[in-house]
Amino acid sequence: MRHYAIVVAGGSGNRMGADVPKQFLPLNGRPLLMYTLQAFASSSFQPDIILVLHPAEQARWASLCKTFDFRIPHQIVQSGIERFHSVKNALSLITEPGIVSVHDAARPLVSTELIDRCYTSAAREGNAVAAVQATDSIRIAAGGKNRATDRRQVFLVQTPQVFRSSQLLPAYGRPYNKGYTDDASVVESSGVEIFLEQGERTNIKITYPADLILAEALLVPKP
Ligand SMILES: Nc1ccn([C@@H]2O[C@H](COP(=O)(O)OP(=O)(O)OP(=O)(O)O)[C@@H](O)[C@H]2O)c(=O)n1
Ligand SMILES: C[C@](O)(CO)[C@H](O)COP(=O)(O)O
Repeated sequence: MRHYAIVVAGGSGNRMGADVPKQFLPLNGRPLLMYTLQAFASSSFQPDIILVLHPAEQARWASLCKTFDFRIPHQIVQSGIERFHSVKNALSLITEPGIVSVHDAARPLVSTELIDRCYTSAAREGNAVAAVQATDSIRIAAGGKNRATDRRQVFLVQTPQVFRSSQLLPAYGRPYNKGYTDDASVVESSGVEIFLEQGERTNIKITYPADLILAEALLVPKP
């Protein structure tokens, strides 16, 4: 069975507010996108890596690869207007049936162990989506008010989100809607049940400047 890894890096990083999109920012001196790709390259499933980039950022990426002597093989595909369109563009490179992982470039701390667990579960269950349970108390807004709800019923969804191509490809044939914030929401809307895989609390999404500080702290090797 063929394995693929789509790494979406086509966003502009508005919430980070940096001069360059956040996926190119350094983590301990190395662009964070390189950590993300390295995690997939180390997978025992040896996936074909498809990297989604904005056309205006491809020269920057080529130059960074040269500077850092980054040689992990990958195919590059053009991003789209929303994350949904970026994933859809990458799916055009999937020509053989297999298991497809979609992962945010902005989650560089993902472990290869989690990636492999998601590939294994997706082969068995049809899909596997990394998620962790909420640790804060949860309140739901409704009708201008809010009420407490049972946090054991709430999962915070991460990536990797891994699917058999027979689930992912037809789901992405549907027209875009604003509720599609991730791949699980797209596939679910095609009538498929989602299997949650235990995620990792360290698998944070780099979104705001404070996340970079946290990620660098988490990267420090433990004695
Ligand atoms: N059109 C888009 C939008 C997002 N992404 C990618 O999807 C992941 C999750 O998106 P997010 O964290 O929201 O990144 P940005 O869109 O870059 O951030 P912001 O919303 O702050 O602008 C990121 O790796 C981002 O590069 C993408 O490939 N194509
Ligand atoms: C895909 C995702 O990371 C799962 O938590 C998340 O939905 C991306 O959200 P964003 O608003 O595009 O950062």
